[in-house]
Amino acid sequence: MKPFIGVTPDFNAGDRKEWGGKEPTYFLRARYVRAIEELGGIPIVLPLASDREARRRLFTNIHGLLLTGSGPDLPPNLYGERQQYPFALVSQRRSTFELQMVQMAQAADLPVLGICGGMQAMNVALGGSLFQDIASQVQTTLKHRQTARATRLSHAVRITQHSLLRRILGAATVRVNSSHHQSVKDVAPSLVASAVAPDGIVEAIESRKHRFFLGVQWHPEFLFERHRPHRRLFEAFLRAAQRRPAAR
Ligand SMILES: N[C@@H](CCC(=O)NCCCC(=O)O)C(=O)O
Repeated sequence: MKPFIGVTPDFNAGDRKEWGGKEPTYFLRARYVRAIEELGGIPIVLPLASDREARRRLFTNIHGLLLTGSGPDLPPNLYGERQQYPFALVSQRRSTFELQMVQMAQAADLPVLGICGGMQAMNVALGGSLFQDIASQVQTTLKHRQTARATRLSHAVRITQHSLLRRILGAATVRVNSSHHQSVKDVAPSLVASAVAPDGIVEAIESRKHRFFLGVQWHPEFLFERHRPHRRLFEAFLRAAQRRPAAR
């Protein structure tokens, strides 16, 4: 039976120029939904419920959780820092919802796939931190914000031996796209880094104690149709979600 996959949208609280401007608006790139649909899941776009009981009921009715990307950044106070650079921040509605869903998912061994900002949310939710701005804080010449379309590959990442990601992709390195200016700084205590870029920037994190708890810094939803390794990532996630017991 096809698994229900909760997909987190982005949310403009009415304080942005784009995405609905002053009108509070949910929005979500259709590629996230298409990848789940085409590879055998049923995507459920989640309302970013502020009510705890509503979150619990949403949680018990999904078989997997897909945390999507986000142009704006997670508020640095969520990982104990003062904001040092003038970048837009994710709405509190989204960050609160995602961090609580991640914590519930880890406790219940719900399969989770985080993409880009979604991976960063996983790390922060479990006590890790971020580089607030790679260009300002990390000595690197590697461009992590590619100018080419996200359907184009940008750089290689090296994948840790014996990791879930290595088992899924079946390779020691894979080429990825790249659309981020932040990255994982301190990996959360319960997670490990399972891929790094040539400059040492963390490109994937995962739990060794869960069936499928994996975040990637790149955007496989732009790549899965033409690049087999990125298709395998979604396929493995959906297989793990299929094995999730139905809601109690
Ligand atoms: N703001 C963070 C996360 C970057 C990210 O998720 N980018 C995706 C952009 C939105 C989209 O195209 O889905 C960072 O910059 O590191």
